[in-house]
This record gives sequence, C-alpha cells and structure tokens, in this order.
Amino acid sequence: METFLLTVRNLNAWYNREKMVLTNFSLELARQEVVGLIGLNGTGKTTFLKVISGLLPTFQSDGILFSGKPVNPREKTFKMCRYTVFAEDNSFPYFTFLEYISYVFSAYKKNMPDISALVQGFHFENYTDTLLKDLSTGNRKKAFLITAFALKPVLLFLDEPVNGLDFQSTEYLYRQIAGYKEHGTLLFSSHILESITLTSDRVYVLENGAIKQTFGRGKLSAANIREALRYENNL
Ligand SMILES: Nc1ncnc2c1ncn2[C@@H]1O[C@H](COP(=O)(O)OP(=O)(O)OP(=O)(O)O)[C@@H](O)[C@H]1O
Repeated sequence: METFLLTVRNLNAWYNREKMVLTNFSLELARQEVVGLIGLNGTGKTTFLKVISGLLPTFQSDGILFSGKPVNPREKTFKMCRYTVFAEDNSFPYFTFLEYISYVFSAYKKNMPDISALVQGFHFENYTDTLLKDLSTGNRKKAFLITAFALKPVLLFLDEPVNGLDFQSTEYLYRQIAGYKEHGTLLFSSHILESITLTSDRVYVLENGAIKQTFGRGKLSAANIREALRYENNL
C-alpha cells in the first residue's frame, strides 16, 4: 500500500474557541505531486498552512503523518523537510535576499546551489542586495519564492504565490510549480484557476474549513473548479 508523504486526518483549528476555522479538514499528499488548494476568501487556506508550518498551535487532529509517521508540526525533523512561502511575509526585515538565503541554507544544513537561473527567471537581478523591508511586496515575495525553489524541500507550501507577481515572473513561476514534482511535493493555494489547471496534478476545493471535493488529472478543468466553487457559494 502506498504511504503518503503527508496525511492530515480530521484537523480542527481555531483562533478563538467560539469559532472553528477548520473542521474535520483531511487531505493526503503523495510523493512528488503538485496539488492546488482553492476556496473562497476566508475558508481557511492560510490557516491550514499556518498549522502545518507550526505557526498556529491551537488545533486538534486525529493525526498528522509524515511518511506514515505521526509528527508534530513544530518538530525539528519535520521542519527540516518543509518550507512555506506565505502570501505576505515581513520577517527578516534587516536581511538582504543574499543574507537571507544563506541563512536558510545553513539552517537547513544544505549547500547553496547556483541560484542565478532562478534570480534571472524571476527578474530579481537588481534586488539581491536590498534589505527585505525595502523591497516592494512583489519583490519580497520573489525573495522567498527563489529561496523555496533553490532549497527544494521534500514538502513545499506556497500561499497564494501568484498574487503580486508581474506577468513575466508569473509564467516562470508556473513552470517552477509544474516542474516541482521532479524534486518533491508542492501544495499551493490560489484564487487563479489558470495557475492550478496549468500546473497541478490534483486540486482540493475547500469549503467552510473542510475539504469538500478533489479533482485529479482528467477532471481538473477550470469549468469543474468553477462549478465546485459556484456550488459552494450557492450561486
Ligand atoms: N489571526 C486571526 N485571528 C482571528 N481570526 C482569524 C485570524 N486569521 C484568520 N482568521 C479568520 O479565520 C478564517 C480563515 O482565514 P484564512 O486566512 O485561513 O482564509 P483563506 O482561505 O486563506 O482566505 P483568503 O483567500 O482571503 O486568503 C477567516 O474567517 C478569518 O477571519
């Protein structure tokens, strides 16, 4: 039987106990697949990424399994296998991109590869020595995306990676996302249907804090996703 790379069983998560954000949220990610996560605003996509990235401790679940073994998102061994790019990230304001990426590689105990193709692909040549706090929102996001694709963790999470990127970088990003399955597993949230249909093996549709549908290859079309979202919104 296939062991999934990541299994999440019946996850409940909240910011305050009166209002559950995720309820019985379950998903499975295979090794080396690219999966989209879509849902209306406020359905809990970022909240899931916060839980799995160890940033939100207020959750309960029937199990989070990494390679078949139960893990806590805050565990170091699990941390070293994943990296998350959040939609907005103001961390490390006084690091330049080059300082940040070398810090990340040393924290993950990996040697930094040649990153020039990624820097060029994201049109980031002129910003590598600028403090992260002084970059525009889109350029700051590129700093974290380049770090992610250079690091190539077994498990990569991207929260709305397309938002704020210029057109040329978006096309490059789609190629990086689609090609990620050569290295590992990538889950990304997006509101842009094309970003999912052009890159993903599967898509999960999130509704009111739980996974309501999943479409695999063959069924993964903009029309099907739109239909699922329309149903969700009772339109
Ligand atoms: N820090 C917080 N404190 C309290 N409630 C929060 C907090 N962050 C998010 N929420 C609430 O949790 C719910 C889910 O938010 P979340 O950001 O996970 O949704 P999302 O699916 O990522 O939305 P979007 O598509 O708009 O980015 C929303 O109702 C939101 O208001």
